[in-house]
Amino acid sequence: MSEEKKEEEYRLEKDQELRFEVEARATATLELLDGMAEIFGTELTKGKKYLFESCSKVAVYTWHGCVVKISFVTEVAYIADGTPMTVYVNVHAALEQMRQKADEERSRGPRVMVVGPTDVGKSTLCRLLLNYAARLDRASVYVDLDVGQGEVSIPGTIGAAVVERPAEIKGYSINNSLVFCNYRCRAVVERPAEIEEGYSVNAPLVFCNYRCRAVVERPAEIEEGYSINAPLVFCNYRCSSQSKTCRDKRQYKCPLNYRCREKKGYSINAPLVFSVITGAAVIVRPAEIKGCSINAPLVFSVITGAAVVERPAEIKGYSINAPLVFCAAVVERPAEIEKGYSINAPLVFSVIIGAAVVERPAEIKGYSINAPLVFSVITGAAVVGRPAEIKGYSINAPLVFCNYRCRAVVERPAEIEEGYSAAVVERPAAIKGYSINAPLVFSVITGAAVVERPAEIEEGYSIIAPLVFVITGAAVVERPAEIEEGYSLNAPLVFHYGHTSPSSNYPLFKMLVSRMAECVNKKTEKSKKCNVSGCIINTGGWIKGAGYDSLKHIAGSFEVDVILVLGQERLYSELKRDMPDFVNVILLPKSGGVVERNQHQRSDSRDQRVREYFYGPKKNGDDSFFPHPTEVSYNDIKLYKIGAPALPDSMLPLGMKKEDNKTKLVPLQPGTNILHHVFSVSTAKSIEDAVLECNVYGHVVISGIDPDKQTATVLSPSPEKLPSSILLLMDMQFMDIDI
Ligand SMILES: Nc1ncnc2c1ncn2[C@@H]1O[C@H](COP(=O)(O)OP(=O)(O)OP(=O)(O)O)[C@@H](O)[C@H]1O
Repeated sequence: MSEEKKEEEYRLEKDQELRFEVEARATATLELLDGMAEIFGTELTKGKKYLFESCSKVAVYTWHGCVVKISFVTEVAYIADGTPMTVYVNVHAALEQMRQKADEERSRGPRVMVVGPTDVGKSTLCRLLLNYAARLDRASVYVDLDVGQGEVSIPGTIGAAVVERPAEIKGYSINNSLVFCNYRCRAVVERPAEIEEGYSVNAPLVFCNYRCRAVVERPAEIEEGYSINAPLVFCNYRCSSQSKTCRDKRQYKCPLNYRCREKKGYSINAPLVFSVITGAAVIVRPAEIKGCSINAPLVFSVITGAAVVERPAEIKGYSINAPLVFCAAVVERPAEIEKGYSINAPLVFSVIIGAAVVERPAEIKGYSINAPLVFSVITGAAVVGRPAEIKGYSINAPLVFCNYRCRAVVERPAEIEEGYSAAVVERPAAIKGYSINAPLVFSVITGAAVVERPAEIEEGYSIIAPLVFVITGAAVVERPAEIEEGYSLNAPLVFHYGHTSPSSNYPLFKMLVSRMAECVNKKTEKSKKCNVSGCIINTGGWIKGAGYDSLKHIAGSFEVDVILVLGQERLYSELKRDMPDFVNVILLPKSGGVVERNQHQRSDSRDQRVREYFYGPKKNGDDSFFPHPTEVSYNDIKLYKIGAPALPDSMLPLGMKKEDNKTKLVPLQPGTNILHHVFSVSTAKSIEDAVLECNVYGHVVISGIDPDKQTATVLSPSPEKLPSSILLLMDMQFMDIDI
């Protein structure tokens, strides 16, 4: 975009909302200058710049007043007074009361279904409720049944994920979220959800996987100064900043070494993220850094603990700041910049400081600590939160975090002289079968432990690369959705549907809804936290005729007890009439900010989602991932579509109904008819399995065929061999013009 960006400051009074849309092929940068604000339930960090990509539609809301600056080329930006946020937060408060009651009575938390016509803000309300719940340390199951614009995976699928962390604004992963498709699905590729057992949590990104393997396969390169136990993160991090390098070396050799070598003097047991976890790093290999004195993570805990004390939550018990961390560190042992850092706290600390320095030039003693990289990653909410302003430091750290560390401090201080933290050894996490080799914080992250000892937990979780977890937003653990990228999701459970409207194959849609409800029940039976936290179910805008019938089917399958109807009284009164008495049907106003999209825009947004699945969200204008084209023999893949053409009644075999055809598996021959179609990679081992009821590893595109060689070119998010040979056709197509 050649047009110059202009900068504008907006002062918002309490309960006002700044709404803006980013033009096509443009970006906008948002910065909170003063006060507190949130975007769809995720709080903004003061001084941090958030980049919004083309066509983003954003609402910055403030409960207390704030000043924000936007640099953009924009068509629309205005401050709105009348928002339904108070109503929405009251809904949240009511749901929270139900969760508390469920907690006390050991019963099930609220199952909430959000319904309404298209473009009334259903997904946004789900996000808000999930974020607010996550900020209260809940772990709600997000079930996304909107096959047209779903958020858990690409369009044409239905998915569910546990949201334990508020969506980040950008940056963690990371999981996110709505990064999500990409990450999650790739994660899924290597280790699909184990439906019977509950979810299989892999580590959402391919990256994670890489890292994971890295840990095992590619230990430190000491000569170079780096000891990389978890290159992944590292790789990821650098990758994203040097995507060109990545592209040149498409197959994973990428930037890892190359980049690592650039900086000597660090001993990094686990890159960035690692630092966050710190515990592991310390344990595995004490820092050998020039000038770094790394004691133990606990200091961290102490610090964060204090934070909690000092600044208790203002919003429903949240204390989103842990200002002391930095203060304490700085006070007790200021950084020795010439030598490198001298740090009393874990690596995280150093990372944090480093990042801070990068992001926001020092205000005190040369440091300006904003929401350090890692920190943000881990704390997520913190970043969002309310930057502490103590002694000039602006620090964010979510409450949960503080708590964890707090407890750690109390229960088991680090025994530095003895080596590292007996804690690690002596205090395996006692969380439902998790065996965690690291301090509590660690357990939150659930990670590095895995590096050394992959967990196989009773709960059915398989935790591979905790680190990733951290980096990736740890959606699974405790983080609300990301603002720019969406949710941070760990190994969502995704089912193939194949179309972008439920009406295209209603019998299949119904079947999948029932199957998803079964899986969610299994998950909540196994996890008390999820059970108490309840479910938030997003639906599509199909509400008339069979669409209305589908809403009743969803409500029945999930046994919902609350239905939130957005913006349509007729639907409200119909549901009120038809639902059993114990179901609370509530009519909510639609926000005036919700943007209506025409068919063309909807289709663009779907294409965008698919592209994002393969290339990841844009970071500073660059793709964060790239897909891998591989050639596979026709013999190694079995292609199917779901649904055979309808037969006249007279030709139906005895006992068969017309609808049965709709859920039939029809084999396909490779040919031009399948070119550029997206396929779901089923977890079914053979067609004797109930293929339709199996979830999917992820998605690939058949981007070319060679009838002479009898091979197809498959574009996949992972360079690995396809995890399964059964591929299911989707309506969606994707032309990879970047390859
Ligand atoms: N208060 C707001 N201000 C500005 N934009 C908003 C606001 N609320 C929602 N939006 C934007 O409006 C668009 C539509 O909202 P959303 O996706 O939540 O609607 P929906 O009802 O779920 O749509 P669908 O028909 O796909 O189900 C989204 O891009 C969202 O970011």
